[in-house]
Amino acid sequence: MLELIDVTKQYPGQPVPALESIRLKVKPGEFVALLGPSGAGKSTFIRCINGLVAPTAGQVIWNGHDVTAAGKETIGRIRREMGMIFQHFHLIGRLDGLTNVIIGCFHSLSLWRAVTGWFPKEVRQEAVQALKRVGLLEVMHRRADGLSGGQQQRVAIARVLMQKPRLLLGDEPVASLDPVASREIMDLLREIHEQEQMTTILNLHDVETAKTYATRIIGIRQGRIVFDGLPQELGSKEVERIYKQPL
Ligand SMILES: Nc1ncnc2c1ncn2[C@@H]1O[C@H](COP(=O)(O)OP(=O)(O)OP(=O)(O)O)[C@@H](O)[C@H]1O
Repeated sequence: MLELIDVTKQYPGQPVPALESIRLKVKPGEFVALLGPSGAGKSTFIRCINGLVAPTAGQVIWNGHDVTAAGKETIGRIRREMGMIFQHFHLIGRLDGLTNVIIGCFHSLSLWRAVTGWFPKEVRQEAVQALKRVGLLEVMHRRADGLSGGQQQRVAIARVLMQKPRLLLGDEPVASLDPVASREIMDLLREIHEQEQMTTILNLHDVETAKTYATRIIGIRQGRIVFDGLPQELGSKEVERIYKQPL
């Protein structure tokens, strides 16, 4: 269970807060899409959850642990339970697909193994399975920077699977992809969500994609929640409230 209690983020030098008193609960197994205009605070929202951004006020509670007050050790453990995928994939371009996937369980590997590139057989096998699961075994030995955007996002998803997270966060995971690749990635994320019952929170820019895949939609505007409901409850009036109408 994830709970945000009056989370506020004020970046230094900004006239208004990026997030203002966000209060909500996300139940295990939900598939949440965050919608909102550019600058609404969606990325900040996602990053406050895993502690990449520290809220100015309020608390983020993950399965009873206060992320906002967690020490180094606890935050490390919490982050391992939260996988994250990004718009620009965040792979290491000069490394091959398999090594990028193996990096997902970096925390359980000793530093010298990671540095020397020598990985235990069982870790390699697990990474091969993760690549197989995302339908991309053939890129195992290909450099990540030679792959298409859709392939790179699949490798990033396989890397997250190695981490065995309980929560998947996505910051615009399909924003850089063409419509076909975007649909394939969303189908894959839905499949993983269904098979693993993995709580999923994605920041998306497309209303139709959100309505097709999410079980719950949260609309953010100027750092505040202006819609929180089921996909079928999001009609044109609600979309207008999120994107157009003045607050
Ligand atoms: N590191 C930062 N320092 C200062 N201001 C920031 C920082 N990151 C974000 N902001 C500001 O906070 C507000 C919310 O930004 P955020 O990136 O969370 O919005 P967003 O909804 O994800 O936007 P987009 O869809 O354009 O990525 C914006 O006004 C942005 O300029």
